[in-house]
Amino acid sequence: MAYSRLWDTEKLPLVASDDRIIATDVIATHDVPPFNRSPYDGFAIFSEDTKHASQNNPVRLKVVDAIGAGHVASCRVNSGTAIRIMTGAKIPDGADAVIMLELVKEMTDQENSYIEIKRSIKKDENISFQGEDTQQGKLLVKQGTKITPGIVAILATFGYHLVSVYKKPVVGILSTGTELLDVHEDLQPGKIRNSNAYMIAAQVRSMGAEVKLYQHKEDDLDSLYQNVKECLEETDMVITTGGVSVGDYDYLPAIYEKLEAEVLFNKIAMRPGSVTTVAVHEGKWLFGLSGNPSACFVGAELFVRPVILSGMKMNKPHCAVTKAILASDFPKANPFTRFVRATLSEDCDQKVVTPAGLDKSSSVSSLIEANCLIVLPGGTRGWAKGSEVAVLSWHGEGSEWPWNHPLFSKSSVTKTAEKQP
Ligand SMILES: Nc1nc2c(c(=O)[nH]1)N[C@H]1C(S)=C(S)[C@@H](COP(=O)(O)OP(=O)(O)OC[C@H]3O[C@@H](n4cnc5c(N)ncnc54)[C@H](O)[C@@H]3O)O[C@H]1N2
Ligand code: MOO
Ligand SMILES: [Mg+2]
Repeated sequence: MAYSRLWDTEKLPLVASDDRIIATDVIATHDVPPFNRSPYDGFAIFSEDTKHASQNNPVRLKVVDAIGAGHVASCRVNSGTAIRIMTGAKIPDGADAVIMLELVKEMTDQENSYIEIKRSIKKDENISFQGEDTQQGKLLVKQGTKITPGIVAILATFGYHLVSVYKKPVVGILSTGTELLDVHEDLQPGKIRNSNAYMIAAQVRSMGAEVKLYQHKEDDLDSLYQNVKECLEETDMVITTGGVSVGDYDYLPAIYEKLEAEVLFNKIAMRPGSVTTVAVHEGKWLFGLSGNPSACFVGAELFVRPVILSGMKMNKPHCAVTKAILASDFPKANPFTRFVRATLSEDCDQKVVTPAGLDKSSSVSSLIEANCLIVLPGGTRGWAKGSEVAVLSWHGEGSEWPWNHPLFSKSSVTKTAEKQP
């Protein structure tokens, strides 16, 4: 996309790299394991020696060395000899099999140790072969992957004491509204506490960004303009909340104009969040999210998430999309596509989704239980319980591009699914 931007990278010590997004491909620089090794505590032998071994015909081998993991044998295993070997130790030259300690009888005379074996052992039995886990040159982890504990193990295996990861972009968050109080303040007539800023901060942190929270501001064009400019200078992208609609004190549209920002869209046919505005100013993204808490939440998941994640080359930067069965009627008509906060659960192996709380864009309580958004295509007349619907979830793996899902289009709506008038 023309406006996409990759975040900078930084090198972090391996121990501090988990949960970050790796900025380089990881290719196996050597075989794993790097040498043939013993998977058991036992004896490295020459299998041919045991060809005729049985209960009645035990084979006796002279033990000529003993090695633990980390050591290499000082001599070969020749026919008639064995080397005591512990799990993880390199198979000595000449040996082609290992027999476990429990399967041999050990004995000594004045000078030597011996083992007795009462079964035949096949060539290659009990050997972990060089490269059986992974081979040199194989692409193991692609850039843009989140570093999990398993990937940490891979990085350590290949000697990455420093790991190149994407820097967390710093997201400036500025709430606007003369009615806003800080969290610690007591309610006053006509005022409410600023919940959006903290909610957005939590959302973008979970997307892998860092947050710079700005003190909320009164609706005043000149000072807000200065605040937004400052915010842009100090951060990698800016999210404002409130002040984007058509009200007397909704100054964000005028601020974009004054900044000469390129407004990509300033209304979108969706509910909630129809006022959402996205602009770019000198290569930095500006998200004008609605002041209404649920609209603000949805705007961040739909529009901010892919920008943060694709800046780290993640190949599934959007919310994950799945199908579920609607657990209750949703009688509201949808002139525009509607994103309903909802709870997704499993019932007898079937995904079931239930709208959560008050379905108004001003609602904050509906966000308590919401773990997904039901997507109801625009131009439909409400939905009946039992309908199959598409669901977007910000948990888990994400998706590459959810918007081509068949359930997102009105044509997918069946007569039975749509609520009859
Ligand atoms: N005549 C019209 N009025 C409105 C329209 C419209 O098209 N024509 N759109 C409505 C829709 S839809 C929405 S959504 C809101 C969007 O309003 P703004 O984004 O301009 O936000 P504000 O006016 O500043 O506030 C709206 C609402 O949200 C509360 N709010 C604001 N900031 C916060 C915050 N940080 N934490 C918690 N709550 C916040 C604010 O008090 C208002 O109640 O406009 C409709 N109006
Ligand atoms: O723009 Mo809204 O649709 O109430 O959030
Ligand atoms: Mg407004």
